[in-house]
Amino acid sequence: MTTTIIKNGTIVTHDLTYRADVRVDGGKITEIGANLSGGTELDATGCYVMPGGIDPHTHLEMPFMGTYSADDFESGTRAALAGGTTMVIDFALPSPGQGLLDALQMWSNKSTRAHCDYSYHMAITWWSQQVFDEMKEVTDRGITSFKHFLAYKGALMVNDDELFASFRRLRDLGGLAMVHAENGDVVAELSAKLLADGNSGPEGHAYSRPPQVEGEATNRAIMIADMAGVPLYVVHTSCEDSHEAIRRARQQGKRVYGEPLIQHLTLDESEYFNADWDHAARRVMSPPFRNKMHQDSLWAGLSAGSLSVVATDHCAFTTDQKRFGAGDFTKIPNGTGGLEDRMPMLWTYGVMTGRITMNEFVAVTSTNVAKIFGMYPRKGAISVGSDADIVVWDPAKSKTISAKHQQSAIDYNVFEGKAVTGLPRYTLTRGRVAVNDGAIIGAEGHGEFVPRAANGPVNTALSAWKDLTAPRPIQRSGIPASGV
Ligand SMILES: NC(=O)NCCC(=O)O
Ligand SMILES: [Zn+2]
Ligand SMILES: [Zn+2]
Repeated sequence: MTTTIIKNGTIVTHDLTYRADVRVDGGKITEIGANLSGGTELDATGCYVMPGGIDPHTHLEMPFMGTYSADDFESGTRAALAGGTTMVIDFALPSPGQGLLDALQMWSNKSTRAHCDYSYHMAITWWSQQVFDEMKEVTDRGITSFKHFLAYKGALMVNDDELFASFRRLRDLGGLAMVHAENGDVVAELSAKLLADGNSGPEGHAYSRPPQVEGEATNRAIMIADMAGVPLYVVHTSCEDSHEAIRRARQQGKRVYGEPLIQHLTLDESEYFNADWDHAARRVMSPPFRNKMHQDSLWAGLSAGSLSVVATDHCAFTTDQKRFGAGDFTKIPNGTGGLEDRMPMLWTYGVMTGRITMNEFVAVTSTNVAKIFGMYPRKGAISVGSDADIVVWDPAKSKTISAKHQQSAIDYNVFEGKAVTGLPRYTLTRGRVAVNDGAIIGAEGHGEFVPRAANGPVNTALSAWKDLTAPRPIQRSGIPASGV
């Protein structure tokens, strides 16, 4: 069994900052204390020793809009490790009519190449007795979060009756409901009108998905989750309209989580007005980038705690793939990359500017993810017994982001030219050193599936409250005779 000692660093967790060494044996953290010795030493002088990042929102090798996203589990998890992320949660996406277990098998075949640990969310893209039945088996296998698309009409979108049925099923299974919140009917109408009026360029994509369509769908999903009595996680929260709905719900005691992306926090809508078609099309994603007011709202949500997690929605397409939409923005594959850049970008634009603390950085990139998705403290923690998914973070190390040096398979980077300070000196995945001072030492297939628990404390509390406050018939001494 290999023993590694991380020496002379400062441990930063979601709630503590302190000096200590960390011993790693057999992929687990086995001791935390002063002056540890007796193994291969990694020098963390001047560095922060933090739980490795967990990206809860990726689409690796995903069939979408007539093609496949270009990063698979090999290049995607290699990119993750390079940026200090040690686990991803990808989406198993049944095509309409396909069984959930069948889709799960397809994703399990793809993920055998992963360099770091992974899990899946299941997507509910259609509704039937088979889907209802298979949700139980999926949950029993440790896949306890289920995503629903309120957008992509005619493809992945589900209607409100299907959403309600699925949310009720999830309440009974102790799962977590997730939504992509955009009103797909309105987006479809706006897109058709824009195209008819000659708006065919990538900027048409942004015009077709204004913040209002996201705000409406977020409010609707929150209401339906509340009626069903299930916790709700809103993916890629991009604007104040959606954040406001989440903030209000949380203040009312509802169990709702919001997930901004690093792209929405740091890139704005002006990208779509670039005169270069490729530049604009490469940044087409749903929801689109917003203006500075919305960005400020997202940053405020992270420091106030009304938004819980920062993800990437990594769904990378090459320039050639983006060109499928030349002449019709609705055919540009939706999605951008970010796996390698999430942690350095958030550190640079969040911690270094004082928008969030180091501990909040750990919370939103790792610990909150582990807690919300039922795998804490195995993941998301620097504590004895936890998996040794660790990033030794050098706050003095800097680089300029460039596609030339990235791990991702695509030919550009939406953060191209951004100077970042704060990078991994070492990244450990279950004790294995995968990044050593900038050198990536990948091990294809090292990654393992991480099953997650259902019926967490939030489910239990919410169900108890819903049972206590459920409508009940009033007991009366008698019923009056009918008036007819
Ligand atoms: N976000 C995006 O544009 N592409 C990935 C699929 C999704 O999450 O909606
Ligand atoms: Zn989405
Ligand atoms: Zn997504």
